[in-house]
Amino acid sequence: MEAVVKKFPEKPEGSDVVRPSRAEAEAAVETLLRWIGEDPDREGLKETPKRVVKAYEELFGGYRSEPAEVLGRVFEEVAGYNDVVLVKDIKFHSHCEHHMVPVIGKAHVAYLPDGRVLGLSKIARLVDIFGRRLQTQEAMTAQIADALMKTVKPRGIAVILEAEHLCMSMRGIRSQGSSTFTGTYRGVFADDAAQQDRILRLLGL
Ligand SMILES: Nc1nc2c(ncn2[C@@H]2O[C@H](COP(=O)(O)OP(=O)(O)OP(=O)(O)O)[C@@H](O)[C@H]2O)c(=O)[nH]1
Ligand SMILES: [Zn+2]
Repeated sequence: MEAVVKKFPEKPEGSDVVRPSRAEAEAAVETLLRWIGEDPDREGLKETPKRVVKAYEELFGGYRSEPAEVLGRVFEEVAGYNDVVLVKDIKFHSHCEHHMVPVIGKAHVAYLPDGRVLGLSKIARLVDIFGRRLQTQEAMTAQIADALMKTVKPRGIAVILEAEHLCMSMRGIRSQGSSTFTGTYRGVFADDAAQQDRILRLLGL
């Protein structure tokens, strides 16, 4: 998926934190290499701080994308279709905000249009943007729903995420193979249990 290339924001939203230079970021990686017991000057690691910073630009590129811009193109014409649109199994990679360790999962997004539909790829782009930021799975679920509610203004939204948190399997409790489900429902999906059940049935959940 090609990214909308923009500079990283100089400051996180609502914060006074000043973004360090690239050289400072690379020096921080070098410090961590020394901290784990490595020699950053050995041949194989010489370029590693540069590579890590470059990889971070991509892995955390979600800070450079505006969800509203990505969702900008909404089709006003529904051409006779006014029922549920469900995009399931949108694979995503993210990092938890507690350990910055990968979270690997799938998102399922359903909405009931109200005269406006969205290009299907835009939903996957939205999941990708929030996945490339640090947050909890709960927050990511709510962020996807909020962005869609704001832009598409549908009658209802259901967002369900299932993910494996590697901070639970590679470290800490080292519990293998568990997944976490989160779901949020807005509009008719929040008000009408039958509509909510319909989505869960379509997903086989
Ligand atoms: N609710 C929620 N918790 C998360 C998510 N990602 C990671 N965590 C949890 O965040 C918690 C952080 O707990 P702390 O006790 O502060 O940190 P810790 O000592 O590293 O915790 P352990 O993982 O239990 O070793 C852990 O229980 C993680 O499993 C998430 O998306 N949502
Ligand atoms: Zn974690």
